[in-house]
Amino acid sequence: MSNPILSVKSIIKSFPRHHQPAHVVLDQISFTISAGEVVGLIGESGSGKTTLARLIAGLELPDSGSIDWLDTSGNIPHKAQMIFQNPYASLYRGMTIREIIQEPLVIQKTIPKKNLQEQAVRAVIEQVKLPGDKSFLDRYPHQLSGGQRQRVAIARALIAKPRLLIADEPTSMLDVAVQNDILNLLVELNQQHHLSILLITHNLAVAAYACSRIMVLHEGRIVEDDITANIVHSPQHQYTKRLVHAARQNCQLLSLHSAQTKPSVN
Ligand SMILES: Nc1ncnc2c1ncn2[C@@H]1O[C@H](COP(=O)(O)OP(=O)(O)OP(=O)(O)O)[C@@H](O)[C@H]1O
Repeated sequence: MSNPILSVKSIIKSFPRHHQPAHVVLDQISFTISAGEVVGLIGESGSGKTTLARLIAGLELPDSGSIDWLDTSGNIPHKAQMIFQNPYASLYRGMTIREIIQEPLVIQKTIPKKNLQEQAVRAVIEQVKLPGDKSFLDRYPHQLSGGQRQRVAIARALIAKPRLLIADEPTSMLDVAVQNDILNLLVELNQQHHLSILLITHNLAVAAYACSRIMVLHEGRIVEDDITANIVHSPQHQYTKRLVHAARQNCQLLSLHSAQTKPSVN
């Protein structure tokens, strides 16, 4: 694999429970992510996807195992940045769009000069395809649509120049039409800016669309980790087979429905 940036080795993570043994959420998780990869992490609700993301982002500590950033060139304070599924909750309501996007620079003190901060804001606003005019940047989150808010969240992550963007179910709370736009934006950021992305989803179709490689998390373990074509066309693990089967059935239902509702041509 070319130029790995992140190495996760033998991670175990558990949470304590009242009067019961600790709940082992992640058990012996190991993988690497290379520069410029878009890797999908797929698994059912409660399988530990967000916990794994929080460990990589440094928001939680593992019980054991290691998370290492490789080949670090330069002093990059935040190696991973996360965006969350709910853009309504993840943006602070009392701050303008400009303040929200600038915040990582203010916290990190990487660009102290105000005019350079403004330049950096405009650069990332352009990358996420939002209007860069003053009236937009002076708005508050409640004045934006769900898709625009998610773009702001992505811009705020990008301004910190992360080595890895962790997108935790970034489309699942958005309208169907907007979901595709956000997925396409992530794909574009990867292709044009070589951004490495870990895309967390419970939706195989979403992972297959955007990711070159997919890891399948089931009952705390990565049961399959392969290029997307292999996962989709020749799944090995029983759980992956079920996911693929369900996704195919959904597609068939959709095409059956469109065939039935096709207007007759006279
Ligand atoms: N801070 C915590 N304390 C106790 N248990 C936790 C904590 N965080 C997560 N868990 C438990 O760990 C398990 C995995 O949760 P996690 O949120 O990582 O799953 P997930 O795959 O992201 O689920 P979803 O798709 O529903 O977001 C769940 O059973 C959850 O209740």
